[in-house]
Amino acid sequence: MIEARELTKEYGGRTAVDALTFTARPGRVTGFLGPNGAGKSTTMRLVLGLDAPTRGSVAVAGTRYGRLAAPLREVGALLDARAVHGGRTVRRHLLGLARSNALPARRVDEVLGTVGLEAVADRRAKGLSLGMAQRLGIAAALLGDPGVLVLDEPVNGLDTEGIRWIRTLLTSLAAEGRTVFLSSHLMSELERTADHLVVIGRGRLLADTSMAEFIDRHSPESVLLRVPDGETARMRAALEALGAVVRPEDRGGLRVTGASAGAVGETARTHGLAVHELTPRRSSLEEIFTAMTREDVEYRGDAPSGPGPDTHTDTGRDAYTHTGPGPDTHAHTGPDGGTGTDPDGGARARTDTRELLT
Ligand SMILES: Nc1ncnc2c1ncn2[C@@H]1O[C@H](COP(=O)(O)OP(=O)(O)OP(=O)(O)O)[C@@H](O)[C@H]1O
Repeated sequence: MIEARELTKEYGGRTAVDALTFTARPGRVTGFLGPNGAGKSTTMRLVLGLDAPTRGSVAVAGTRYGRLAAPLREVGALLDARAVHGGRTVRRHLLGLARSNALPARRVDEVLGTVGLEAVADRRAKGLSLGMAQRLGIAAALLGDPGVLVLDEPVNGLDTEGIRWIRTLLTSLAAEGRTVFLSSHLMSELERTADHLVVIGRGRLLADTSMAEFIDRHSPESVLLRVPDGETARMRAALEALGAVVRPEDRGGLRVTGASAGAVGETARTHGLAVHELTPRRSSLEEIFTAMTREDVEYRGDAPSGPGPDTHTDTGRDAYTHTGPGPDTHAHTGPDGGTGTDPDGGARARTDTRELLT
């Protein structure tokens, strides 16, 4: 369980996390969503005791992270897959972690099997692809067989097979009763994987709800309707007479809101009109999230962004600039929990990560 209560973090005069209260419970995958700069990484660092809150608190596995007697056995984390000593082999990296946390060496082989890295166990970390590095980060997070997992963008860099693999892994880890807390910019993937959502914008809580409820509550029911070309105008008029809103879809057909699929079908029958397609449709997580956080996007590109399934909130990724106060002191944290400060500025590292997002 992760329990944040009025969790607040200020950097200089700037509030990165603003009185956040939420709970990530065992037995489910909780997706952590927010536009760039919303405060997700900061929140995760606070959860992992890598930063101290200005106000409020966050408990993980029942206490403050710093008070955990054997942290790796309680909480596994992946914040930055590349924060691994490049000269070490995959196996030696994991063995080092196991030793320093008094974990049996056999766990190394077990987690290598879980993440499918046995074949590259003797390869140096710097030679790993991003997808492999993500798997190594997940292996490290799983090493202590923890009840809580905190994963920042674990899907980043994985191919289709890898994405499917991680979906199955996270779902089964939650089914075993673990708390899985993850951020991802891949909305469609998060929609399939997460049972619960915590959404933030500019550090503030926007939603803490089940995925199903979130989509139900924010998605007006609509219907995609296709009728023969010559009957479009009559159909439209009949539906508008019922009070429905009808607009043409970009890819052909009509989008009807304010009338159920049943009512649309009945209307067609009453007027003797043919129907070629009648599909009830809910908004996707991405569409809802885009609309909800439009005001909260800290970094935005110049490209116009309209609603629709192809729109991605993360419009700022190509134009990402660090505007935080003073020199950048972003902590880069590896799966071993070690932190370092990027002397070059976190902005560059973060831009690189953004470029890898799809
Ligand atoms: N160490 C720091 N010093 C100063 N400002 C910081 C620091 N860490 C984060 N910030 C600022 O806090 C805000 C939240 O940043 P954070 O990295 O937590 O957002 P995020 O939601 O993880 O964003 P992204 O999706 O781009 O990774 C931003 O305005 C950021 O510039």
